[in-house]
Parts: sequence; structure tokens; C-alpha cells
Amino acid sequence: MITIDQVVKRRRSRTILDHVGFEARPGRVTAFLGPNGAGKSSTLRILLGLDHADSGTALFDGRPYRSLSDPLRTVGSMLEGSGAHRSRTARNHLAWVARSNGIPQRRIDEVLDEVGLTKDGKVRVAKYSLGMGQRLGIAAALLGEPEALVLDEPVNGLDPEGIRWIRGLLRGLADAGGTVLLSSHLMTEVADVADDLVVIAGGRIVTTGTVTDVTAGYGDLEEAFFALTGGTR
Ligand SMILES: Nc1ncnc2c1ncn2[C@@H]1O[C@H](COP(=O)(O)OP(=O)(O)OP(=O)(O)O)[C@@H](O)[C@H]1O
Repeated sequence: MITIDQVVKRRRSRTILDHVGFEARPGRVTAFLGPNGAGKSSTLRILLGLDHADSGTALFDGRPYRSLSDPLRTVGSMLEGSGAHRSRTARNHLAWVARSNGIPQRRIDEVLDEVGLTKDGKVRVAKYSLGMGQRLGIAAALLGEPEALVLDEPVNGLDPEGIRWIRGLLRGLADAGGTVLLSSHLMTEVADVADDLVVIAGGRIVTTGTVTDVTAGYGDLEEAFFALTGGTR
């Protein structure tokens, strides 16, 4: 269970997160939706211990990320692509992440297979397409067989087959009892896979609920998104 409560973040005189709070529950895919600059990445960075909130809490089963004894086994994450050095192969990158986290090397073959990169495991990351980089980032997130997965814009750069694949992967993890939280700036990309939506605009949560709840009364998904986030079509 991910619980974010009353998170406030200021940058200079601007409040970029204004009492942000929501939950992502086990067995469900939660989509964190908002236009560019709404505060999604800032919230996820605080959740993953990469930045501090000025006030409020962001917890995994009641504990902040930085206090987790075995973080990669509790939560897998991907922010801004794979994070792999361009001169490395996917295999080298995953081996390094596994070694530094006490994860058995057999997991490397398993996650490469899970993300469809088995035949590209020995290719240098510099030669990867954007979509392959996303797959590698997800492979690294899955290494520790975590209970929770936190992904910032995982659909970015994926082709239609990749989008279908990631939806299936996330659905499978949630159906197996995992907690899945992903951000997106496109309602249409996530509505099919998400159980719950959390919509943020201008640093404030504007609505939360099931996809049916959130979109009720609107003509289509995009209309709901633009109306809720104050944008125009
Ligand atoms: N390091 C920083 N210094 C100053 N302002 C920042 C910094 N990081 C983010 N911001 C500002 O905080 C606000 C929220 O940004 P954030 O990246 O969290 O939004 P986002 O919803 O993830 O959008 P995007 O999809 O464009 O990444 C934006 O106005 C952004 O300009």
C-alpha cells in the first residue's frame, strides 16, 4: 500500500505540491494523471526518497522509502528512462543493479524475458530505441520481485505493441496482488489498464476514484481529463 498524505513542496516562492494526498492499493493499478508540469514527477521523487517534502508523508506500508531495509524487494521504480549508462549492455546494467542489491543473477534472464529483451541483452544501451530503454528500465524495476511498482510515464516512447505489452504486464502484477502506480499525461493511454485514477493539476489533487467514477458525466475520456485539469481541447 502506498500512502501519500498532505505533501507540500515549495521551490523558491512557488508551491509546486499543495497538500497532495492519495493512496495506491494492492491488487490495483493506480494511474497518476496530469498535464505537463502538474507535479507528478515531483511527487514520485519524494515517494522514492530522491527529494524531501517540506511537510507531509509518502509511505510504503507505513514506512518511508529511505527506511526500507531491502528497497528493491519492496518497490521497483523507473523515473526518466532506464538510468543505464550508454556504454553498458542491458545485461551488464542489470547485473550491476542485482549485485549491488543482493539479488541473484538468475533474475537477469528472467526479467529480460519478461520485458521481451532476451535477444537484445548483449546490445549496448546506446543502440537502444526509446521503447527498448523503457523496457530495460522496467526490467531493472522488476529485478527484486517487488510488492510495489512505481513508474513515471512508462508508456512514453512505446509503440502500439509496446503499449499493449505494458498494459498486460501491469495488469498481471496487480492481479497477483501487487501495488502498481504509474504516471501519465494522457488519459487515453491509461484508462484501459487503470482501476483507480488520481488526477493532479497545478500541484493539487483535483479528483480521485475509479475510472468510471472520474469520467462519469463527460462525453469521453479526453473531455473528462481536460475539464478536470482546466485545459482546453
Ligand atoms: N528542480 C526544480 N526547480 C524548480 N522548479 C521545478 C523543479 N522541478 C520541477 N519544478 C517545477 O515543479 C512543477 C512540477 O513539475 P513536475 O516535473 O513534477 O511535473 P510533471 O507533472 O511531472 O510534469 P512533466 O510531465 O512535464 O514531467 C513544474 O512547474 C516545474 O517547473
